[in-house]
Amino acid sequence: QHDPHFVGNRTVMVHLFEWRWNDIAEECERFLGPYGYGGVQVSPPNENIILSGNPVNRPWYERYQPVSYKLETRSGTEQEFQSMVRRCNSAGVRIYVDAVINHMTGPAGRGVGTGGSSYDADALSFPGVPYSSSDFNGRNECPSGSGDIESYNDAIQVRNCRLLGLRDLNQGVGWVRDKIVEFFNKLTGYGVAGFRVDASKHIVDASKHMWPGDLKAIFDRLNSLPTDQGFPSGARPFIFQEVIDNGGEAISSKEYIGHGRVTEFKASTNIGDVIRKNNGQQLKYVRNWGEGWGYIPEGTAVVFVDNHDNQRGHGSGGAQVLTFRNSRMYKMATAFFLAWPYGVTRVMSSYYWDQDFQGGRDVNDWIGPPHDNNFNTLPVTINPDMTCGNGWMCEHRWRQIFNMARFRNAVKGTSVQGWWENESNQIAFSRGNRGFIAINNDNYVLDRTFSTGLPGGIYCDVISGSLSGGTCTGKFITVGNDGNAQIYISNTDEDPIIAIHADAKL
Ligand SMILES: O=C(NCCCOc1c(-c2ccc(O)c(O)c2)oc2cc(O)cc(O)c2c1=O)[C@@H]1CCCN1C(=O)/C=C/c1ccc(O)c(O)c1
Ligand SMILES: [Ca+2]
Repeated sequence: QHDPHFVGNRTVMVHLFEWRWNDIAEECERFLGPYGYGGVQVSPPNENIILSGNPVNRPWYERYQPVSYKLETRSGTEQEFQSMVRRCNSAGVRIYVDAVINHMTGPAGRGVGTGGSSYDADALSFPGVPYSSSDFNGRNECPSGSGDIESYNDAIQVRNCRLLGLRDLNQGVGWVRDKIVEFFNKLTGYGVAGFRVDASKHIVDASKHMWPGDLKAIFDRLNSLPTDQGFPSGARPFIFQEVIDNGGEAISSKEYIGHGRVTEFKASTNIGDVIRKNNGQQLKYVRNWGEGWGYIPEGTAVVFVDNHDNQRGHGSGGAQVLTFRNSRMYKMATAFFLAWPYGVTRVMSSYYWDQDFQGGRDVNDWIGPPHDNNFNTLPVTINPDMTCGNGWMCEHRWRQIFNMARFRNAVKGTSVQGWWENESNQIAFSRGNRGFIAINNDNYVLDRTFSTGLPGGIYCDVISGSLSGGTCTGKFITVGNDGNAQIYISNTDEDPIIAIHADAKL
């Protein structure tokens, strides 16, 4: 269902991509809890293949090739996972598991997974679950010649054939449903609040080609969340389904919004074009952002500026997607996403890798997380200035981003009011009487008096600084008793944004 079960007025999820369980637990207690984040999306916790190759060695996507549902991966052991969930819930931060249930591995042939389970994909043998040939889609279900997805315009192929050769589970088989339900119920038993269902576009009830019946059959069998970790009684697991739909394919994300939220990829690709001013896009056009742009209904969406796949410039997004590498534009896009009342917002937290563009594509887009010589994932170290070391980007720790998460918390439940735009790339709006933001993406100054909608007083601009120790470490914004404020944003500012809200008022 559609509720993330955030604690209190928290509103923002962080994808701690490839982090280790122990590091996530620490981050919940030392940062995410105290700074007001609502939840963490973790990498797939179930056993996956070990893809050692040359040059592609231990790529990030090996975690999207399951071997079993044992909770043993490079992120840690089952015990460490259990401890992380409990510690994060205690800190007021929910955990959402990235669930890869469309497929097992495939091209890897045979080997041993990260939890020591053997497998033989050619023989459709996964004894670690166990799954065997009757649990997979084959000639009867998949109409393509090769058995792989050959056309994304054929809905039956997209769901019943192999994605890149990955052995395609048949979620219509009782045993498969039983094992997935068992896997999900074990995780919610530990306190997990919900699931990101990977590759949902590729999952459907093989016998009925209507709304994915199998997913509903599986979700309906899930236990309610346990009341001993702060969930209300009868709380249903939060579900958000990854459906990469940029339009133009046989399958649309609307098919999936019935029993869970859905990732709205159009928002990610569109905001990149808007901030970059591609194809005549202008910031003023976001005045009707959301369903006005053809997106799925507000209450059914999960939105993000970039994700683990499209930040690599392929798969589900092109070169227009903004990432940590374009930090000024990235902060503008993130500030808008967190200020605008559309969808549940997710902040990406990445690791660094050296890009190497050849023939217009990054040949290093496979590189996995920071690691030691034995490919153990490196711990997250925290520098005195709050940034992360060891190659972790920690976008969620950037002041402009965590302060906007707090902005979103402060304005929760209010609507957009007092919209203002100039003739191109300067906008401003209020959120009820709780918040106000102005963004200047033109190449000249924004300097005018706005009716902010806020009560009179002195507010801290939460982009240039924070409210800390009873004062503003950045700009001070004075709002008169008439609600008016003089807003000046130079187009050469480090961050051409002013954002003020009720929880950052002197
Ligand atoms: O060139 C690649 N893939 C071919 C393009 C298809 O991309 C994939 C998509 C995909 C892309 C666009 C679509 O419109 C779509 O319906 C599906 O979803 C996946 C989901 C998985 O769990 C595992 C995968 O290997 C894939 C995948 O290969 C490289 C090499 C193998 C993994 N991979 C990748 O590029 C891996 C990508 C990947 C992995 C996990 C994800 O959750 C994801 O969204 C993408
Ligand atoms: Ca499938």
